[in-house]
Amino acid sequence: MLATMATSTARPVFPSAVLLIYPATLLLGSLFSIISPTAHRDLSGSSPQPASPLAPSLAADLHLSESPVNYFARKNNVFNIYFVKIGWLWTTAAFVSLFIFQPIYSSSRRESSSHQEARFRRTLQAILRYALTTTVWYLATQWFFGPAIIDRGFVATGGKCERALEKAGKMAAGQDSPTDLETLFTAATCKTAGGAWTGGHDISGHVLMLVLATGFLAFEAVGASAPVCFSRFGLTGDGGRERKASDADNTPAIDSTETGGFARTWSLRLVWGVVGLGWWMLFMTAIWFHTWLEKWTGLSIALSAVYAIYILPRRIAPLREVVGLPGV
Ligand SMILES: CCCCCCCC/C=C\CCCCCCCC(=O)SCCNC(=O)CCNC(=O)[C@H](O)C(C)(C)COP(=O)(O)O
Ligand SMILES: Nc1ncnc2c1ncn2[C@@H]1O[C@H](COP(=O)(O)O)[C@@H](OP(=O)(O)O)[C@H]1O
Repeated sequence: MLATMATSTARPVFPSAVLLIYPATLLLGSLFSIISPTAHRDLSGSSPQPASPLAPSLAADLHLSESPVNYFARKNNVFNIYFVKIGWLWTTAAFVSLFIFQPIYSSSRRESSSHQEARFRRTLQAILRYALTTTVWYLATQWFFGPAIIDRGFVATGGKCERALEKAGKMAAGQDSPTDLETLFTAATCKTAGGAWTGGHDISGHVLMLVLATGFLAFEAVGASAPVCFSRFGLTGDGGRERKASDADNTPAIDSTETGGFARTWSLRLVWGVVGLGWWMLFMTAIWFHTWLEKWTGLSIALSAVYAIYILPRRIAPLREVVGLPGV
């Protein structure tokens, strides 16, 4: 649904229908993996792979031979290692750059105390949205009172670390301690120990993190740069009229100095660069890795979080009071 309607306190500028881009990307990727001759060539590679993309996968990757033809089908591709694997660091850096360089958060203009108050509130709410998004990422992929939600889900659905069984055998024979065994109950520790994380429903951490990070950054960037867009394009319609009517009071002056403009532009480029590359890597995951279901569960968790943090507050005033709306 298009959510461009505005209320006096909420002025959404990003239609919620834009979120459909994510399921569309997964669909397109899955379709590509079915019809692409390259994907099929990989599929017919020497190593045995799960036959159906609907079946639980071994180590979560589909279509892959020992050395995949497509560069992006390799786990050690440079974008996976230096971008996705430290994706929250990039997300945090991009968000911080918005914070430092977008005038909506950091105006050098002298302001009345009510404007200062509004800016302070806007800043706190942006930090809160970051904290909420980070918490979802952290609990789902890093830690949830022990192993992360993804890992717990995997074990709960029958997954295990192959090496863990070996260890259990050794433990029973008194050759290993229980602490060693516990360390094999997360995907990361299992793989590090040379084990195979296999058998259960392995929600795609890549899909989850990439959707969450790109959704978060896109909403924040559109919000932070909205005053610039509105003044530059002279937007008309309800949202535009309302924005213009209150611009004089609420919109921070755009820093017209060359340095301010340069930094502002580059912070937005950084954010949209991270969003663009994030979308591309999501597309690659959709083509080369995981089963359908594992990708869709990752997507559902991330989209639910983005929806709750960015779309629901448009309709629910008490929620909007707390988390705010980007750019308002
Ligand atoms: C009710 C209790 C609430 C407790 C809530 C705790 C909330 C904690 C909140 C914040 C924790 C601190 C987080 C600070 C983040 C800022 C600094 C960083 O950016 S962290 C360092 C960078 N690390 C990453 O970016 C890792 C990203 N990678 C992944 O998440 C995974 O590799 C993957 C999910 C992308 C894939 O996983 P894989 O196992 O398949 O490779
Ligand atoms: N776009 C991508 N590019 C490269 N590797 C990817 C990828 N998407 C997923 N993978 C790899 O597929 C495995 C499962 O990912 P996830 O569960 O996070 O979606 C991970 O392997 P490793 O854990 O062996 O690195 C991950 O690195």
